[in-house]
Amino acid sequence: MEGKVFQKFKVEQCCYYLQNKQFKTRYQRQPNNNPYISALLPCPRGNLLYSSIRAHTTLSKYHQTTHISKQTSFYCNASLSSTTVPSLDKTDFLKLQNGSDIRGVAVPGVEGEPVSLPEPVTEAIAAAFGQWLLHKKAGTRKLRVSVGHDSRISAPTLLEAVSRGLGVSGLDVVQFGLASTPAMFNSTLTEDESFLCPADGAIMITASHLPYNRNGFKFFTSEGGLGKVDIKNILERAADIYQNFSDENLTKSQREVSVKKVDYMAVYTSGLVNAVRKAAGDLEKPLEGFHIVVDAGNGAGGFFAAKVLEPLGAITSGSQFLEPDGMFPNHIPNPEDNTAMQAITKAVLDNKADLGIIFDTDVDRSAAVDSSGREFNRNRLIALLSAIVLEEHPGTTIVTDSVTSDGLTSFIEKKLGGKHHRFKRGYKNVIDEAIRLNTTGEETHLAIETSGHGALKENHWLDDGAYLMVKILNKLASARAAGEGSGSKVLTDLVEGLDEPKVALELRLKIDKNHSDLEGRDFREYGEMVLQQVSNSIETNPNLKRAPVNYEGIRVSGFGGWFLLRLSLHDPVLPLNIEAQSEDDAVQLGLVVANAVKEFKALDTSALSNLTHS
Ligand SMILES: O=P(O)(O)OC[C@H]1O[C@H](O)[C@H](O)[C@@H](O)[C@@H]1O
Repeated sequence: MEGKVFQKFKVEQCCYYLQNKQFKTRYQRQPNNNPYISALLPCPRGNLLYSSIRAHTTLSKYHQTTHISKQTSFYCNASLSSTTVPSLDKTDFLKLQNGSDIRGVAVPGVEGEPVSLPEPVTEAIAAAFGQWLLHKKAGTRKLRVSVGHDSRISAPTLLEAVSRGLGVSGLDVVQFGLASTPAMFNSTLTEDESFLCPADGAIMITASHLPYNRNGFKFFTSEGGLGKVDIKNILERAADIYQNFSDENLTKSQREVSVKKVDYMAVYTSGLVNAVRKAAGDLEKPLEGFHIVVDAGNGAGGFFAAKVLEPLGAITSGSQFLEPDGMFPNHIPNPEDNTAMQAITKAVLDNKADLGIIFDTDVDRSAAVDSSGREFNRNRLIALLSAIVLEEHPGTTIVTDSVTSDGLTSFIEKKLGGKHHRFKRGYKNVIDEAIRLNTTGEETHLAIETSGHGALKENHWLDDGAYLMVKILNKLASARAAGEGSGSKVLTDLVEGLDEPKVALELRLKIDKNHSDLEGRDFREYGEMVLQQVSNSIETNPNLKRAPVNYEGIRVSGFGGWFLLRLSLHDPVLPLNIEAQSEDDAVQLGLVVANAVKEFKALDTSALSNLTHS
């Protein structure tokens, strides 16, 4: 395979850092009556001008060619609307942090959701990542960063802004076009100069399953995804860069910046294909005769049908929503969403398929459905992957997030002979914990969340929904080769014995950040007070038992089930998970929490009231 170099251009041709005049030309306020204008950034104290994003921008299709394609003036596309860019300070930038991601509103038009990720902010963030990378990897060679995006309508505009920002920091830019998040990380590990790999850093433009108007960034180096501390550092740098769009930047940007395009998804998908072939003893078409339907939810995962399953011999007719469409007209691409799971289940049953596979928008999460329409998501997906991994690595530890069921623990430990390490919520937390356990001598090969995020040691701890499905495909193919039957029954049999609760629910109790009951406290501090109160209240209740080992919030067993109350990773919310063997037991557990938190006036307990009064 060959990488293709597209075009070199001068940043100075169109970069707004160059001079105010030029900047203003590009970001000129235009007389318009654009309905979106009122939804733009809220504080018009501004000193700069910027263009807003077109609501319907055409995206390239997921099937890229390897031919050179000319890009004319791609840094200078005209905008439909523009307005004043406000003065933004560090606090505004830090608000864009969402755990180890950056997320904001990129498309105007949704009431109450002003744009927080306009082009100049994006450019500053990309320039800051460039600075951060240079600081980390200082050397003689010019550094290069790969950039990909999902199917969101704001992707083309943000791609341009990201490329400009990186260019200004003096880095080479390699654009992959429509890509998956795991492919971006993978590009920092691939050794193939013809595809301009390894990249020194990678940026994925995505907001995962969030609505069409959002977007954001995930950053990678060969060491993995950047963590919270680095993201904060990058946002602080971005705020400084943003304040400092000055002559100094202008001089710096006068150099030639190299932007190239390669079809990296061809490398990534051939890696997936080869992994299945290898596991099947180098059979060319190990999935021949299997009928597998894919639902990409109009995100970036459509490639999986044509570029992975079909070369392996599978029939993919009946696959749906493979075309990228950033308005997500069919359902939210999210394996945790009921409507999405119903859609893939229906496709499996309608097509009498052996298996259904569904991805989130940027393909770092996935789930499956067996031929009878039974879902492999949440605890069942973890159980299935645990069974596969424990066959390969008997006794190994499986690291999961905190909301996994007690039934899963019994299944992993009693049925499969492994060890379940129930850790915290958050895919990065789970992966980092698995890596840490290995360094302490506790062998672990799988880190997986109920959300459908999962990573394997054998795959460089890459958080990859597509690779999780590869493991399932390997099992299908090897079972048939070993005469253990065809179809997905082998998968269904692997999770037999998993004890599943009759009732499983998650209530998300909001904290009103502006409520006087906070008395000036941060919502996290307030949330901790709520948790402490619940903790105190259970001490005297003989029906309840605190989980002996627990890494976040408070997890309590009782009434034949359990509850976990914890602080959300990102939002002013206390998610409450309850699992029980009957509705009455779920209500009893709900009442324990309801009684303990009733003094906390800033906590919205209406969902809890609905449960306990039902
Ligand atoms: O704490 P919560 O609000 O439930 O959110 C937790 C979730 O946040 C993000 O979506 C992360 O990608 C997930 O890995 C994590 O599980």
